[in-house]
Amino acid sequence: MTLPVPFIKMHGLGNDFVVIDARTAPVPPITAKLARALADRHTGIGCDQLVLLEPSETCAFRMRIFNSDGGEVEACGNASRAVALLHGEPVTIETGGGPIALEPETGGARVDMGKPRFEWDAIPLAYAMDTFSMPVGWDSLDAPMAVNVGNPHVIFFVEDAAAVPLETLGPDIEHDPLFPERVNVNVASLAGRDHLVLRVWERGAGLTRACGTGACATAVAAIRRGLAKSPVRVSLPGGDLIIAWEPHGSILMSGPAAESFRGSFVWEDYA
Ligand SMILES: N[C@@H](CCC[C@H](N)C(=O)O)C(=O)O
Repeated sequence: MTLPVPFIKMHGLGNDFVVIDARTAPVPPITAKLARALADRHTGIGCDQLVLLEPSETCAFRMRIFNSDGGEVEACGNASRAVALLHGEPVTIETGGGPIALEPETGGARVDMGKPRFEWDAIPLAYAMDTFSMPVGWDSLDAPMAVNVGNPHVIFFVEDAAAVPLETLGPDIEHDPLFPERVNVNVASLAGRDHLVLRVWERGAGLTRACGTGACATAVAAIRRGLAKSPVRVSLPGGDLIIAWEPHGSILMSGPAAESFRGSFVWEDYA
């Protein structure tokens, strides 16, 4: 017996997803192995993250996120906009990082990502430390800020983000024992008081065309350090996001999202 499972391929600024909608019709179990196999760009469908929509007891529905390495994580900014577009009307949804409010717009969405957290044990870090300017460094990168925006991020401000060898430093920092749940690594340069240029090494996915939560965390870090003022345009390799944040408030992210195609896969082929 074979079990075809429908999926929707979507992306936000080139950060791409296989979305499985199990809100009304249940699907077979989604395991780390299945997520890895589907995400594989040579033998699977190919994506940075697998997104699973399920019924929720507290919100309209629940969004679960699996990185391409198979690990389940709490938040994904770009997937939030894609899911907003798919749902088609304003809605509050449950995520592992807390409830978030989605508002579809033409060609994209606006998302209230909730409030950032800065306590060392909320990032989480392995031991107590000032997260505003952490007394740590890796080669040319030092004194990052750590911010949890549903998922964990460290942000390094540098002269030229394009010049940082993120493909080698990213994995070292992601797996450093300082981060017991690993971490997303952001390198950002200032292009103006309202404009940042950002590259992200994503935990569990590597270099991506864009990271929505990375843009949120970096804008918050730049505003807290007095380097930028809200709203901030964040330019990633895949395009731009607008992030608004006032101290003690929620983070508002606006930007594009799109559906690429629909299809189905045979569950047994990947399980
Ligand atoms: N691409 C995402 C973030 C996906 C999860 C992240 N890699 C993690 O492990 O926390 C985004 O757009 O935010």
